[in-house]
Amino acid sequence: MTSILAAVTAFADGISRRDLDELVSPRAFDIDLHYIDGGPKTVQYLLAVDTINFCFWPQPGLEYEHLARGFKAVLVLIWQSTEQEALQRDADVLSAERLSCMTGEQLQGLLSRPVGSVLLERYGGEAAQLIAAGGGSAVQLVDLVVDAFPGFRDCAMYRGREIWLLKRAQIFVGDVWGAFQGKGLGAFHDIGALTMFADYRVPVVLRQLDILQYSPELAHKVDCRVELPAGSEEEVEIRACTVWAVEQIMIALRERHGRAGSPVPHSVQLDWYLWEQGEHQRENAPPHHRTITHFY
Ligand SMILES: Nc1nc2c(c(CN[C@H]3C=C[C@H](O)[C@@H]3O)cn2[C@@H]2O[C@H](COP(=O)(O)O)[C@@H](O)[C@H]2O)c(=O)[nH]1
Repeated sequence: MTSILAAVTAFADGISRRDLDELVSPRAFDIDLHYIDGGPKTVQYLLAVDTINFCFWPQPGLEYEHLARGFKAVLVLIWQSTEQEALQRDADVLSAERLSCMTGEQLQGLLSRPVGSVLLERYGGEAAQLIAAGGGSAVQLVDLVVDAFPGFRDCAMYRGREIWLLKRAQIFVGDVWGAFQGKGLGAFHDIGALTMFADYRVPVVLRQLDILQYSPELAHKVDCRVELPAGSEEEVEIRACTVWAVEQIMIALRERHGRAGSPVPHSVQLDWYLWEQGEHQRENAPPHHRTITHFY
């Protein structure tokens, strides 16, 4: 078994200049998949998507892209449709009022309070005002999202300590940054402070790279698709080690490329790169860990 440091080094050495340019390019965010109109509707869309951006695997064949594309299709029909009747029919489908009475079981149960009612109470019903309240800080915006929406409070107790992984709160901010390419509503001076998004795909990629190494017992459970309870030590260890591993890769990339003055990605961009790798190699990859949760 390769040492973890050797695996991190090998991965960082294997990232070509071309890969790096791709990693730091605005194209790293999949704009074709998402509703992107350069204005506040994009933020409303991303908040709605990232409110239910979790746990697709129990429904065979369902994936993130179906959620993103599905919401986008509805919005294009309603918000950008040329059919006047479509606009009259439901022009405010993602408005705060509608979100506040959205009865979707996942959404309603998840947050214990509808997303829309908090948006209405605190931000005039506009996700763009939530962004503005962050004052250009990604970290401050994550805190506001966590404070406003209980379902985003991705935290577990591990041996008596609170472990805040905040996957959906951070991915919402990362998605806004990516959708606006770091400008306008997506301008955050501290985007580099966000961690990777601790989901169930990236651990598979890191395990295949020998950067994540499971004990024989854990490997057996994951490979046999045994469910790991939400908040269990094994689940928290996989997620926390995934965050740590990506930070080790970032250190190695900065050592190799930072000094030469070449642009080095943020953890968010390295996350997208690793996640896309996981999407592309899903068919022949080992199983991901299986936890029923609304956090990722
Ligand atoms: N770490 C990480 N996890 C991510 C994403 C995304 C999509 N982000 C978009 C934003 C920019 C990119 O261009 C992507 O298009 C979804 N997920 C998570 O994956 C899981 C779904 O997987 P599957 O069952 O295969 O569809 C689920 O937990 C979901 O929350 C990401 O970027 N990073």
